[in-house]
Amino acid sequence: MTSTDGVSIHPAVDHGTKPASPGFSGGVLTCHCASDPVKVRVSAQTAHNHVCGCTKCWKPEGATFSQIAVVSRDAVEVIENGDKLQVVNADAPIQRYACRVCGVHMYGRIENKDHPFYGLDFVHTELSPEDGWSAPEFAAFVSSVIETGVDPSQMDAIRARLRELGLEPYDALSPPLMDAIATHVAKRSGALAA
Ligand SMILES: N[C@@H](CCC(=O)N[C@@H](CSCO)C(=O)NCC(=O)O)C(=O)O
Ligand SMILES: [Zn+2]
Ligand SMILES: [Zn+2]
Repeated sequence: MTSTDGVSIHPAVDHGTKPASPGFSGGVLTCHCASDPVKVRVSAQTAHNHVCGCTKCWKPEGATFSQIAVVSRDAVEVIENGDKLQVVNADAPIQRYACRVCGVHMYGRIENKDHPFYGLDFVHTELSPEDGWSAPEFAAFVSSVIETGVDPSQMDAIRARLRELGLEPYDALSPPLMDAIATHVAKRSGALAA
């Protein structure tokens, strides 16, 4: 049996995930700057929260995975120190707005109207002090942690720990999200009726 002792995923899930609160309607995300932090109001509950092992999503210091969820772009508003924000990579499908001082990603936005997730922004709910956000449901892009420098010999223990936490590991997104992407593509190509 694989030992999961000492396997750290992300501080928000390492001691178990917190459940969503019924009726929860959002909060304020704050970057890590000690002075003049960037603040972003998210005025709705998030969905599809997950941990992500990809190289693109922001991870807190020492974490192997990021924790990331989506919310309608209409519910995301920069309310303080937005002049500190810069886009990490303008060519990426998700344009991640990061604080140029502390490096924390405040939100990720899709500008391509043909993208399956157009209309949704990506946010890290751990940047808010409020409890009640949607709980992480699965682990995405798990094999990608190797691209961030994790020793491949650790993968059995990492996947075992994710399962212990109730976060089923996938090497892409979860099956429902992959199905949603494929459906979107099939409708655009005409393989399925729009
Ligand atoms: N192996 C690559 C995978 C990167 C990747 O495809 N990431 C996904 C998920 S991020 C949120 O779950 C994605 O949609 N990326 C688009 C983007 O980053 O703009 C790696 O690890 O880099
Ligand atoms: Zn900052
Ligand atoms: Zn990611």
